[in-house]
Amino acid sequence: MKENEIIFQAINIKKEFDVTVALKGADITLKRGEIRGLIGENGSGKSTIMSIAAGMQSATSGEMVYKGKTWNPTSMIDANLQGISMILQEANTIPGITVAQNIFAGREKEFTSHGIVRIKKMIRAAQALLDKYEIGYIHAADQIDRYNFEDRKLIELVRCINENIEILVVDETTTALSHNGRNVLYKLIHQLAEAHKTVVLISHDIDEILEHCTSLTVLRDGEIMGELTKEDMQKSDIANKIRYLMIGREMTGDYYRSDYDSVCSEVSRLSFQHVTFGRIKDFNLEVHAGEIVGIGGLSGCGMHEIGRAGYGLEKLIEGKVLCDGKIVKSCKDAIKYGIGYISKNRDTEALILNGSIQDNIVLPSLPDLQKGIYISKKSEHMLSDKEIERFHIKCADGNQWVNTLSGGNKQKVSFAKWTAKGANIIIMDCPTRGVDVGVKQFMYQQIMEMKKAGNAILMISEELTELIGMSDRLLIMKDFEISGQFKRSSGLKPADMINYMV
Ligand SMILES: Nc1ncnc2c1ncn2[C@@H]1O[C@H](COP(=O)(O)OP(=O)(O)OP(=O)(O)O)[C@@H](O)[C@H]1O
Repeated sequence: MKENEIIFQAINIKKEFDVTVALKGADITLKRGEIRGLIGENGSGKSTIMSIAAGMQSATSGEMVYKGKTWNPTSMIDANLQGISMILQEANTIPGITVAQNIFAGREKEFTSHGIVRIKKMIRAAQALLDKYEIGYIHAADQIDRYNFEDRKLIELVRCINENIEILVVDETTTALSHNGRNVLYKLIHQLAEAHKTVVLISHDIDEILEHCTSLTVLRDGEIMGELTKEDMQKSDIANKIRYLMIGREMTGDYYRSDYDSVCSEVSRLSFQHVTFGRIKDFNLEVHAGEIVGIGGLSGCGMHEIGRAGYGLEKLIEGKVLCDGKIVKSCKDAIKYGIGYISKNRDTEALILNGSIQDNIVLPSLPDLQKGIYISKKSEHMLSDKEIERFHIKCADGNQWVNTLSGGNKQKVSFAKWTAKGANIIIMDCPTRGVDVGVKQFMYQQIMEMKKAGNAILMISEELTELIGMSDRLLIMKDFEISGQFKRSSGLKPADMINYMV
């Protein structure tokens, strides 16, 4: 086994989905021991090419070679057993069974004797793996449903790594992970590379790619636009070059907001008063008209729960959430009072996957479009088309089902449904998860427009730079309560906040 030996090649891969051409003849060559970054705009074909390599779907045409032989895996399990595994963007664990059964899904034979699966043996083996990757707080015997999205991603990671592993593909996973989870992932990919295994890291985060990858492939619109070596990646101004290769033009204008003026109205639009539920005790917060309040913290600090409570999704034991003075008891109330909510759990809470883009975008706006008992199809169509164009949602048209969109384009739909509605209070939980830099910039500008229009915004995020870049006021949560508060200032740095988080 030699460093730099070619382990995998995809040659002239084309992939068509009816009218959508996802890959237009892409080539990719992977070597042993490299950590290859894969970057490109939303919908450029990153997940598609790697999912073909990992047995999730087949190409329309083209050829693949793995370890010197033609490669045509029949399924993801087949690919996994032969050494190519992929962690998908969305949760891919099987509900209703244990963590151990998830880790060894498809490998039950290894624990079977006389036709019976030796559950205890499987649990011991799974726990040994969890401990090895320093996530032993996850118990192999527990039902998987007990664990949150971040932990389930880590369980998937453990599942992907078996003794045959040769190539691990990590698809836009870090944004779904907590700080600790990211460190587990980074440590693991470096260990794999040191053991001459290959890692493909699909990411929109240029800093992350420059820090962890040893080479980079840039995709645009189904085509490879460039390949950079480690030396190329160390050159000055490389981040701009990567952006240029990705989007085909220079990015201009502000990325985050450029002002440090955190003036807002004194009128409270969204108010949490003595809110108590689950592990949250006596939580108080006012979000004013024209204010962006950011909440950050480590996973499990309670910030996501606060977002849910603001939208009426949590049953409070004490206290209340008020919107313009009216009590929000349910999400029905929240929508009625003009609150929008972008859930972090995109596929399970934010979107109807088996629905069209148009149905998803217009859903919260239906009462506004209603004339008597009638809702005109034309008005739905117009509203949805406007948002599709504004957000550059990559699709055939508004009738395309959301489950066929790329991850970032799904995220745009979940954002666009609230801009379509004109919600004047928006709770955003990880609003830019999985979107490319160009769209991020656009979303930040939209958030600023909302602020200028006097809307109240509660932005919950695991990206401290995003919170610092956009918030008028930034709260850090730890152990389900506010541990630190910061006012907008040009000198604020992520390092100022870490002590309040851990
Ligand atoms: N099952 C499908 N049916 C129709 N179109 C599809 C399907 N799967 C993917 N596509 C389309 O193929 C294109 C490439 O999607 P892909 O998921 O590979 O993009 P990506 O580069 O990974 O994007 P992102 O950064 O948003 O995750 C997109 O236009 C997407 O809508």
